[in-house]
Amino acid sequence: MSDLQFMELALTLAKETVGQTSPNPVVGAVLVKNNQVIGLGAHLKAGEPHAEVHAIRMAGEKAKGATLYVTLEPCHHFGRTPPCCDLIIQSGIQKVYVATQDPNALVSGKGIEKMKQAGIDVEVGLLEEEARKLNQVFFHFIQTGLPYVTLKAAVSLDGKTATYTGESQWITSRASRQDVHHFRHTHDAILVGVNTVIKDDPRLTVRVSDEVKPAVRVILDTSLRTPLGAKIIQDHEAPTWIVVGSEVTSEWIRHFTDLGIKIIQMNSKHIPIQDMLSHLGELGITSLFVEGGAEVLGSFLKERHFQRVITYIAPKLIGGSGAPTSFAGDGIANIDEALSLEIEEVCQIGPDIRIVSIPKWG
Ligand SMILES: Nc1c(/N=C/[C@H](O)[C@H](O)[C@H](O)COP(=O)(O)O)[nH]c(=O)[nH]c1=O
Ligand SMILES: Nc1c(N[C@@H]2O[C@H](COP(=O)(O)O)[C@@H](O)[C@H]2O)[nH]c(=O)[nH]c1=O
Ligand SMILES: [Zn+2]
Repeated sequence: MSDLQFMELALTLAKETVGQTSPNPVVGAVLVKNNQVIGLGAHLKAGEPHAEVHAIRMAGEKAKGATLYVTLEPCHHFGRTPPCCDLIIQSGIQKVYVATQDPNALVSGKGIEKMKQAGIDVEVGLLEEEARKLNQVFFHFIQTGLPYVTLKAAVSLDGKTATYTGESQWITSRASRQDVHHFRHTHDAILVGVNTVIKDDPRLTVRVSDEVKPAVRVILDTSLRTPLGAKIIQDHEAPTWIVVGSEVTSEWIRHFTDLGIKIIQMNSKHIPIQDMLSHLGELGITSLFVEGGAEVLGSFLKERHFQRVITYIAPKLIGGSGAPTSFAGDGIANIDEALSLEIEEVCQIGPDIRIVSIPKWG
């Protein structure tokens, strides 16, 4: 196998753990000697051993003189686990391929420097693009302190999210709605507006398999109009946090906190998206999946605070000038103010198509 193939194997190992390691990055490591794989590993859960540790433990003595392929710069600081670069140096590994440096300014380049000083031959950049994309959430969060935001919309061929009477279930197929759960699984929190809670009474749980870590359910609700009987209040299937404006009284808030609901109160009447995101970042939310409704999506668009858009389009025509569309709010006057995005992927899901697009900022 070539260097490229060994790094591809390391990336594959990392790819399979997306959604499990938050708030840590996903990392894969492959240890090779005489063209034989003698150890491999992935970081499985924050607080557990790092990818390199698993690979080196598997190789044992054979690690001496071996070559390591790792998708992220080995850490050199004491977090919840001892520094990987010290272990790499002690194990006698003589060459290390690092796909990409750690974006964390505190550590970036230091692990590489330490290994070089110990006489290890270090090469950085093999499959760098793929490695950075794999950790786009982690890199964004580390560099901004704000959660990586994915907006999700599900529309008919004519762009409607419901009929003019408000009926919307279902526009997209069961296969597409199941696919949404995969995206929920790879985010730390799911956000909807209070109108969606009132209209759909959603569960907002991650229904991919029973043992996944439940995503936090975040409701934007300026005046705290969430019905106390709503599933997200009563079902205790996942944490529920409600973001409210400064005018909500503390006695009204107590009705919810008494039920175990976390209330995040802004110090402004309304909820500025950026302030709300930095609150969530401080609370350890590194990625946020925004499922609507239209007013909420409209405000994320207006404030330009998102990194990716997932759009499901069902081959159905609904019609009706009064039927709602996916992004509401004031909108723009001139077409050249429209936000341009880059289509990253188009694929068919059952009868529907799914488009993943990335905004072209700046
Ligand atoms: N109406 C449609 C959607 N509608 C989404 C709703 O607004 C609400 O977020 C979900 O129904 C919540 O789901 P749950 O209770 O957690 O299973 N979303 C879709 O992808 N397709 C549609 O057709
Ligand atoms: N997951 C991972 C790394 N993650 C790095 O270490 C930090 C987490 O450290 P800790 O809290 O001790 O797990 C994380 O913020 C990131 O900078 N590094 C690595 O060498 N290999 C790994 O597999
Ligand atoms: Zn490490």
